[in-house]
Amino acid sequence: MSAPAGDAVRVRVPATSANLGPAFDCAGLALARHDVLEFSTAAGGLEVVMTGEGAHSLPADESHLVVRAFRAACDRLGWRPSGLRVVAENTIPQGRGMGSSAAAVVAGIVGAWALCPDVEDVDLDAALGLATEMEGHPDNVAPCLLGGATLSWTTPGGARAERLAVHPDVVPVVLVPPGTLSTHVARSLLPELVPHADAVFNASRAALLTHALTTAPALLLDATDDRLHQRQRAAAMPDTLAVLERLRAAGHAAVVSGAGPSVLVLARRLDGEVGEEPGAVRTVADLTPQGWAVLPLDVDAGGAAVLDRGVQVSSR
Ligand SMILES: Nc1ncnc2c1ncn2[C@@H]1O[C@H](COP(=O)(O)OP(=O)(O)OP(=O)(O)O)[C@@H](O)[C@H]1O
Ligand SMILES: N[C@@H](CCO)C(=O)O
Repeated sequence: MSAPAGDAVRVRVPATSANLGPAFDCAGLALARHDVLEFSTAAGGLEVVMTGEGAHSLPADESHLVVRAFRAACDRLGWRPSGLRVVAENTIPQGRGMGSSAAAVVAGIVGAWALCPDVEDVDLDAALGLATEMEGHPDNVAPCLLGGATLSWTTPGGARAERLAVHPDVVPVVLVPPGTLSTHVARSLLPELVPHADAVFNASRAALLTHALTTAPALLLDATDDRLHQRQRAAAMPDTLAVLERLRAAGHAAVVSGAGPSVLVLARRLDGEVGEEPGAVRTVADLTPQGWAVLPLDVDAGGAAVLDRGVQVSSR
């Protein structure tokens, strides 16, 4: 297979917040903040052009995560373009717990599928499987690919995911501190074994989370409690844990977003409340330290999309 030089596709991928408290490595939520990437074939070589987040710190060669994912997907498809140009407009903060690496991986995979000649649609199951292999766990890549809230799990046959319909009263707010924390470092802080009572605690909260998120948002404070990973990582992000505890003591369903250091609050629109900014968002902002960004973000319902072909990727 070959594609003429100059063929191009534009791909948009959402930020995601993983874990949602107790559902470590399995629940995630897509958020309306996006990276947009254009992939085009060229006569030869590799060119990577970036603006926005990471433009001055990320590599612009074969080690770039988007390029690595694109190449891995091409290998699965049995295709390699003679040359490749990638133009990335990045708005997802990196190393902050907002799924930037998952977005980069999904963008590369979807870009390869969309650009590959003679391939009609993105194979979502194959894309989820490959993205999970690259990311190491499915909880960010699933909502990034499918949109909305997802539950994901792994089987001997590969990763699987299902979407949940998020209750319309749920208003996600991400609080982003100035510093970063790599997922790799955050994962190294987790103990190998956990007490049985803590496992039971998290199982009950993770089960409740699906009900609270879809049907009964008033239960979100209880449903987002965790004993498996947040406090265990406190030494790497003490300010995050302090903000989280302050918000939870005030009744807000606050969790560490992904591996941190951002905080995700699943705020609620109260009965009869209308308008752009629910009161809970203002209260959350008042409890947030200076220097942190307060980002009320809609749920991204669609997930990864190929923009210039007008095809919604997550259409299953
Ligand atoms: N848009 C991007 N393009 C290329 N590489 C990226 C991009 N975004 C992130 N990365 C790579 O991923 C790293 C950040 O990944 P990491 O898993 O530590 O954090 P995160 O994905 O932002 O947070 P989390 O996984 O907790 O949600 C960056 O340092 C960079 O190497
Ligand atoms: N479940 C992952 C999400 C971050 O990639 C973690 O908390 O380590």
